[in-house]
Amino acid sequence: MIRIENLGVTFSRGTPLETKALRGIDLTINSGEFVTVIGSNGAGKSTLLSAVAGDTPVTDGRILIGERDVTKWSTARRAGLVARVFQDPLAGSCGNLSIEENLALAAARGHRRGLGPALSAARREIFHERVSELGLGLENRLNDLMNLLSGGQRQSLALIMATLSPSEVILLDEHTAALDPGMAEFVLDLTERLVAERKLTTMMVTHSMRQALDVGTRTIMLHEGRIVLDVAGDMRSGLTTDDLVAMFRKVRGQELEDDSLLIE
Ligand SMILES: Nc1ncnc2c1ncn2[C@@H]1O[C@H](COP(=O)(O)OP(=O)(O)OP(=O)(O)O)[C@@H](O)[C@H]1O
Repeated sequence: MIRIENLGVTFSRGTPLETKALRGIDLTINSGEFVTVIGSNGAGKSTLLSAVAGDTPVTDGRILIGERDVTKWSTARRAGLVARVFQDPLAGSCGNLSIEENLALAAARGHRRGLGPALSAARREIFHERVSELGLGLENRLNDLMNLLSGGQRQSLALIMATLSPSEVILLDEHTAALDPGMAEFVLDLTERLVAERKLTTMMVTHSMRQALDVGTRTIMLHEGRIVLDVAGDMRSGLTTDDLVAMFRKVRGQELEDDSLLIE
């Protein structure tokens, strides 16, 4: 469970560049719930995920994961609870390390442990098994350098890496945006399967209205640092992408210049 209470994040406070990226966010996400997060550019989506991950210090309010108040915990301390996958396939792994070494680092997330013990024979077997689940043949390439792989292969591995160590929360920041449509669909299916199997509490930022409604169990829309829509259940299943675009227009108080961004 994630409980966010009165969360505020202000960048460059007290300067002419002051930006209130999040303003009084109250949000409870139950265990196993899968929330898609939408909103126009600069709405605060990435800041919200960064605040939960511990990468962005909060100005006001608190964040609880399970019953633990993690507001003042460092990113490293939260690593045993929170996994994150970024938009850039290069961001979540080391290109000049092998697939296996990257998996070993991921397995050690949240533990004080080096690469040595992480690469035991038993672990190698687990890595082989988990990578085989992808059906991409990468289990036969565990010694290949990560930077030899395509974006889609890297994002698929990033999801395996994010779920190697037990965690409660997974944060997905437009993790399919840089992929071609076929690979994006593959990675989304994999995401849903892993989230369901591991009962992860999930937040997924997307610019695709289609994805926002098709994937997950609940959708929130941010605008200027506030939650302006929060739908689940029948209300959500009754929504169309056109409804969401209409809501965007309403909160922005203007016509969107380019709807294609939202309904890809
Ligand atoms: N490190 C930072 N320093 C200063 N301002 C920042 C920083 N990070 C984000 N901001 C500002 O905070 C606001 C929210 O940014 P954020 O990246 O969370 O939006 P977003 O909804 O993820 O947007 P996008 O869809 O464009 O990625 C924006 O005005 C942005 O310029």
